[in-house]
Amino acid sequence: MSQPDAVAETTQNDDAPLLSLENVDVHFEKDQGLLEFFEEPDVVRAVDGISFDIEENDVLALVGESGCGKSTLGKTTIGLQRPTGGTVRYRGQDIWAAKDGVGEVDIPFSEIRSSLQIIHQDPGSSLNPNQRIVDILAQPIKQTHPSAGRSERRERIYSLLERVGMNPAADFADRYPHQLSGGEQQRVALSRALLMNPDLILADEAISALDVSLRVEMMDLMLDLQSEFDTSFVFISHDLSNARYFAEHGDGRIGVMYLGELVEVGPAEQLIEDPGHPYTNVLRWATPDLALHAAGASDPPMRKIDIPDPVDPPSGCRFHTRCPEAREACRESCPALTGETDGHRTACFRTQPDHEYWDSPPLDD
Ligand SMILES: Nc1ncnc2c1ncn2[C@@H]1O[C@H](COP(=O)(O)OP(=O)(O)OP(=O)(O)O)[C@@H](O)[C@H]1O
Repeated sequence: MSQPDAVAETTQNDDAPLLSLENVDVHFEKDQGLLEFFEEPDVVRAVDGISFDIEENDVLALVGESGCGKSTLGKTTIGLQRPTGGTVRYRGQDIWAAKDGVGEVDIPFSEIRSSLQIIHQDPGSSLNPNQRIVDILAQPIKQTHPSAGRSERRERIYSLLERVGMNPAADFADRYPHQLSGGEQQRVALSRALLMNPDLILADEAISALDVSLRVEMMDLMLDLQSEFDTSFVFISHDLSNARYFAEHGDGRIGVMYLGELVEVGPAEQLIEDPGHPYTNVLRWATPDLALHAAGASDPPMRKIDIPDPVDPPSGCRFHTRCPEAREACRESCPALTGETDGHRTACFRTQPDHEYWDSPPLDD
């Protein structure tokens, strides 16, 4: 895609990944009402000690059950949520140092924010109900190509609307968001994000509200546009089969989150076929599309169903209270993500043949 014609000259670190998260925490203080005058606030550890890199044209699908921290991690990755610990870098530039103007800022925060876009589960709420589609889509063009005149803007908008399947564009351009279906609204939201020339789009449950029949179509569209527009994607889903489809077709990775931590990350096919973490196995079991029930038991491969409280997560490996393979060592210490640096990595002692886990007694509670 053509480059914006009004972007400030900046010094970029060409060797640095597009985005790099190092030991990132996001801890929220829970609203306690009047109790806050008497008690220390409860802290939700939404994201805890997460590190990964995202390269150009990369795909990372984040999966995990509701409340495990996927959205918070996604928003932190694109500079919408400030971490309470660790660093998030865009092309080597600490995003929050740029925001605060601390130290030497090579890339201004405004440039970082416009390079990292988001599409939400409910596009209707992010599109201005009082603007026609053509006016909604004119905004990003005015920002990235301020010299473009009205007819050039309209031409770009029409060609993109047709590219995302809204054909003929003239039938859609003058409508208001409420006059579109959910799928059409999501296509407009995707077009608006693409018009910002983004390096990365965070698709936060972007297909969850669509009819099942439209989900694959929307994922295919995002993936086609990914290569055309040279954009990376972080794709968030609570559904492992969607995460698998997106990561596999985008030649990317799946990251599995559990209670604020990344417990496994790896190439889609490998992670699904040969999961290293017992929790990934639970997700696999719970996903009928993956057709693994036939080979396994009808009960979930877990000791307990209850999800622990993120305010007071279990000691050691956070999954140990539910894990069918848990031993005493899992209660005592927390496994780090290990494996090939840019390959398949798992946070479970069972992937380490020499670990003391193997000599420790099974948990009996
Ligand atoms: N602004 C906030 N203030 C306090 N707690 C928050 C805030 N945002 C998120 N949380 C809490 O952080 C945890 C992680 O939330 P998050 O929305 O990131 O999870 P998720 O995996 O995306 O869940 P879902 O799939 O249900 O959206 C949850 O316990 C949530 O209640």
